[in-house]
Amino acid sequence: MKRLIKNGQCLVDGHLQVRDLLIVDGKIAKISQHITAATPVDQIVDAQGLFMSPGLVDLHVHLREPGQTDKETVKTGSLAAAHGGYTTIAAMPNVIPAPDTPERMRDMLVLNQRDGAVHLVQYATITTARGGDELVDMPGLKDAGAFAFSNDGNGVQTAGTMYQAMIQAARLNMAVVAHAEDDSLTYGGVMHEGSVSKRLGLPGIPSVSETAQVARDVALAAATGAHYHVCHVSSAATVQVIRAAKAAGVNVTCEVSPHHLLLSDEKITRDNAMLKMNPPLGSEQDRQALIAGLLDGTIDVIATDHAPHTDAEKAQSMLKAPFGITGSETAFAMLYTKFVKSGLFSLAQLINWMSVSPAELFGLNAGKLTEGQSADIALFDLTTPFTIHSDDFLSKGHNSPFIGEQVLGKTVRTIVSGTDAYLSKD
Ligand SMILES: NC(=O)N[C@@H](CC(=O)O)C(=O)O
Ligand SMILES: [Zn+2]
Ligand SMILES: [Zn+2]
Repeated sequence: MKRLIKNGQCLVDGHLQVRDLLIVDGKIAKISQHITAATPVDQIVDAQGLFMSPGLVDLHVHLREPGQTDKETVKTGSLAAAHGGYTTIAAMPNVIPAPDTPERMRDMLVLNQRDGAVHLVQYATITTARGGDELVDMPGLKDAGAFAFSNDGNGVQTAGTMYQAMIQAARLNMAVVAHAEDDSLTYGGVMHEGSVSKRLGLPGIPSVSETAQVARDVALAAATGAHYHVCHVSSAATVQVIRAAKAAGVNVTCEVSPHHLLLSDEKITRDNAMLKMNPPLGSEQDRQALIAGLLDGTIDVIATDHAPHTDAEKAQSMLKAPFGITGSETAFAMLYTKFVKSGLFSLAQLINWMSVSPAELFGLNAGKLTEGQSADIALFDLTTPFTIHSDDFLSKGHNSPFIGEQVLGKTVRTIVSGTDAYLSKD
């Protein structure tokens, strides 16, 4: 199978340049200014005027299968990712049952392989059923094919448990990917604790619940040498702890979500749970610190934390609805429109945070358009405005605060191993 993509706009040394790209048997066979097919190709894709990007890489998605297939499935979640331009995603293990044994991991990988529309890697848990202090069989889970270890959805509450997990992870050369949240500091809150939570009369979550656990874990990473990756960093103080740890040479990396970069708690009202997620949206000062953290290299990647819930669940108030919003299908367009068009980020920086850097940090074979590489490619239209409609979502979740936004950066086509995983209707 041969496909030739003609006249795409590629990032070359940070600038857009027109390129042709030849795909043979799922791999990039050639990329250059002008390719004339010597032997006939099966298909020519016209990418005139489109941005041709390495497929995006999302280190943090929730696919809900097995256990909560009313919210999402491997199929719908991975199609949603493809719709967002993602070609590689990492699935969190807060499914039921959780992949916390080698056998369950193997079952999970069979399901992912069968139904995944994009390349899919799978987190194992750190502890049994993501709770308590019983460590999983980390070597067994690595052998079974785990991508890394995470208890996402909850923090690891006991320092000694995290310490033992990191000792083993370091030995196995695997990352510990942490949702940092000290349960003794959250007080049953539903949003960031601050002036807005006080004005709304909603119980607040002090941001120190995140920062304190990251500070603890940075010390444990320093002591063990493990690769410690912090999920969805949300506060200025946490950014500062990670900045200092990096300066001290600790093997720490971290991610920020699109929503924490785009929104702050000032937009929250009591009756709209589309702004309810964990960690909660911080203050405007937190948001500015996250942007500064990306720009100075403290924050390494942008990951969506795509967290679908049913319409009925999210129709409830801030007090009652579950935490989490979707992100796969809106991330690129929202970030491109709000940050690249405004001149705050360059397109090359955005692609670095959404594709190049996550692939590099976790040794994924992705994030570049080079000869010999798997043909994982996203074509985006950067010039035609469109409105985000929930009808267009392929996710089962419609819990996005970005519905109704006018944006640029529509995904036109997403190619995974040379084959279309998403193709726009218009
Ligand atoms: N982010 C969220 O608010 N929710 C996530 C869990 C998580 O990422 O911690 C979920 O699984 O729904
Ligand atoms: Zn989390
Ligand atoms: Zn998550």
